[in-house]
Amino acid sequence: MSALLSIENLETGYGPSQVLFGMNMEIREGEAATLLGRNGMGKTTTLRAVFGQLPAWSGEIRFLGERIDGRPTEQIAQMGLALVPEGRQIFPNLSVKENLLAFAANRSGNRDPWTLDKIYHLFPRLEERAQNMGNQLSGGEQQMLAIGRALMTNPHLLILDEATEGISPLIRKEIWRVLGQLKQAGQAILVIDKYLAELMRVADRHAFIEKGRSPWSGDNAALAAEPELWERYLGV
Ligand SMILES: Nc1ncnc2c1ncn2[C@@H]1O[C@H](COP(=O)(O)OP(=O)(O)OP(=O)(O)O)[C@@H](O)[C@H]1O
Repeated sequence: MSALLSIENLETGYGPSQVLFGMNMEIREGEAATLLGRNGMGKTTTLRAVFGQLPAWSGEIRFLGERIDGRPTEQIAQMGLALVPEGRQIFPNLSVKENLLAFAANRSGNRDPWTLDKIYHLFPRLEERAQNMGNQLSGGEQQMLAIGRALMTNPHLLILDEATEGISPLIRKEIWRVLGQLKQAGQAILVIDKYLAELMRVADRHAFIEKGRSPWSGDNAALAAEPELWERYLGV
């Protein structure tokens, strides 16, 4: 399988403060991957660089084989990279349905593209809430909407930052179910979250990030075989 997204020797930061010191990672087509690390290690910063929200100081970021570092965010999104950001950023004054329709596009040339009905089938709660405004939703409902909205772009790669942060256990379960279902259907996913057991159920491959570098990456079996890694890099 070819690399969908690859990050090589990425260095970046904020003003004078360097956060990434040669970050490497790769996600292949059809694969679900994780980026694991304690707070403040550079996960969100890595995503900001991937989405062109932060300039790469050095290194390379490739998506679908093309260099994307230095490109504007909008162009990167148009190529079929979708982010469910920390904080969700849904439109508060649009209804659930309008939020979903505002993003409809077929950026990956999907032969069987996502529709409103399919999103409602995936998350029945969103259909019940279809006419509610974004700001009337619970955090968990907003997260379902943010995922649905990202899917409406038919992305090659779906990226979730803090996928289930601050969400009730019931809806968290629902989100893991959906991510598992999407992965089964061949959707490439990169997920950041702190629930290791759920991540290991959903994802095939994992990378740790520690102080802006990636000291380890490997598959589920390798991660399961080395619980000392969990303690070293996650403190669990
Ligand atoms: N806008 C910013 N300006 C300056 N420093 C920042 C900014 N955003 C993050 N940082 C710093 O960059 C470092 C990495 O933060 P980042 O958000 O990438 O971590 P993270 O691994 O995603 O952790 P978290 O789970 O806490 O978000 C931290 O030291 C943080 O304080």
